[in-house]
Amino acid sequence: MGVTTEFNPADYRRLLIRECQIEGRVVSARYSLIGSNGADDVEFAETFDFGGIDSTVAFDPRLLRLLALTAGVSYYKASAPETVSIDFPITESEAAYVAAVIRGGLGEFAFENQLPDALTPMLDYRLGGDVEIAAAESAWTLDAEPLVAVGGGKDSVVSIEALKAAGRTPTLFSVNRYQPIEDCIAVSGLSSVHVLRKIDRTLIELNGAGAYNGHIPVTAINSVIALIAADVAGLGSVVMSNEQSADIENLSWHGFEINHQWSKSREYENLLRSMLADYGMDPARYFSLLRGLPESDIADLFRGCTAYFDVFVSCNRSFALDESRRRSRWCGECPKCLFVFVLLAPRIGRDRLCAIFAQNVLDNDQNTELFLELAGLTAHKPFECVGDYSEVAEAFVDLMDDSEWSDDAVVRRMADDRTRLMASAANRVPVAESENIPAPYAGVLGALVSR
Ligand SMILES: CC(=O)N[C@H]1[C@@H](OP(=O)(O)OP(=O)(O)OC[C@H]2O[C@@H](n3ccc(=O)[nH]c3=O)[C@H](O)[C@@H]2O)O[C@H](CO)[C@@H](O)[C@@H]1O[C@H](C)C(=O)N[C@@H](C)C(=O)N[C@@H](CCC(=O)O)C(=O)O
Ligand SMILES: Nc1ncnc2c1ncn2[C@@H]1O[C@H](COP(=O)(O)OP(=O)(O)OP(=O)(O)O)[C@@H](O)[C@H]1O
Repeated sequence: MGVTTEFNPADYRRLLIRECQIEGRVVSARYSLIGSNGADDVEFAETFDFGGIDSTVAFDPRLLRLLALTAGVSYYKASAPETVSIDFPITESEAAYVAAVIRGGLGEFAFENQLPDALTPMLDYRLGGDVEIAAAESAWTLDAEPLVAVGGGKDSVVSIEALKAAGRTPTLFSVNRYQPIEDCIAVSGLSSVHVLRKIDRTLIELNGAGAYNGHIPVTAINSVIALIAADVAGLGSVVMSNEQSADIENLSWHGFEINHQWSKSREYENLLRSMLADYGMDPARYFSLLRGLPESDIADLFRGCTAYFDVFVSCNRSFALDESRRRSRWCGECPKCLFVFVLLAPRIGRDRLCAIFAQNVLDNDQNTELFLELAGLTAHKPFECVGDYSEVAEAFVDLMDDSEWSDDAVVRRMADDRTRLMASAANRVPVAESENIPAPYAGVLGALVSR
């Protein structure tokens, strides 16, 4: 199928996930939407270029299978077909993994498109992947220095600085290259590796021609890419910076918990770790250092990372695939910008924060509605990477009592709801245990606190 002007999802009722192809250091994950009613099949190839990693180590076939199974969500969502067929033999655990990634990771997509059945397609597969699993064991060791995923925002900065404070020398990692990520890496002074991921252009064309579109669990895809990168680079654990607040769902719908951040959640972390265990690999290959921390506690740690203040960007609009649509700094209007601003306001002071954002979003009445949502006073939590209502409430209660901020338009409006906000703040999520952090990393966050 070439450039298309019309795409009817009803004509594509089966997605075929094919085996990855390898050419040099470029891996292609291949998918087909099978046409019916006279429609031609649509073929896709998504590429992952590992050429930036100085290694000739062969790709692990188990991780490549996991990559093909995970990245398929982007193509599945184009028509949300009844059936997903897998063209190579897999294990029962891999089949359960695919079902869970679709059910958990496409919740927001299904809700926005009102497609509840999209969360439970039929899986058509044949068993047999175990043979390959038994064959391969690798030289992976927990003692090797870790690979730290960098997203350009405050969370990965906290992990980087904590690991440095604990005397580790991690290699930093990103999928594709974005200015805030490059800048954070430069400030860290550490070395880095990058994998270039290209989603198939046909998918973008289909979006304009009638395909279903919406959010996909991008952190799941980045995580599997990171596991492959660490494996071929001879590194240890993949360290993520997924926080406790990522476990909090946005809403319930048709019996499903809908969570924008599902692939950052403990549920996905445990799912991926159990896949590694099923592959005969050490689950300690993957964990999040910040798993037990709510966003507010991460912000407490980030306030000391002053060297990054002028370069970090958490706003998702800086990470669009299409460079012409990319914002270079904070947009100052999306939920994530507003959330990060209010969280940092009581912690790093007005002048510094307004300089970072090039504006004061708390003195702009147009932001009031969104702040009310973020504080849980209206609607549901926005579909963005934002923390719990109680954390926003706590920050506003602090700001109301702080003469530096109390006169700002949004803070004044919030003062009308002071009693409700105080009640919400009193229920702030406490720091939790994070049982997945391997023993050698147990004291790492403490090293940053006492620095
Ligand atoms: C940058 C961003 O926020 N993108 C979301 C946005 O897409 P948009 O069209 O504005 O820009 P692109 O990201 O460039 O995507 C172009 C189209 O390609 C599709 N697509 C993209 C990546 C992919 O892996 N598969 C794809 O099919 C995409 O659907 C577009 O049609 O809106 C989209 C629709 O809601 C979102 O899907 C885009 O989200 C990206 C996948 C993305 O990278 N988002 C992260 C910034 C993000 O949301 N991270 C979460 C982490 C949660 C998780 O579970 O992973 C967070 O910060 O909470
Ligand atoms: N392009 C990317 N390449 C590799 N890892 C990424 C990329 N984008 C995000 N991540 C990782 O995914 C996880 C979730 O990203 P998230 O955006 O929440 O974190 P962040 O950018 O570090 O901080 P913030 O929450 O302030 O944006 C983090 O571990 C982050 O490092």
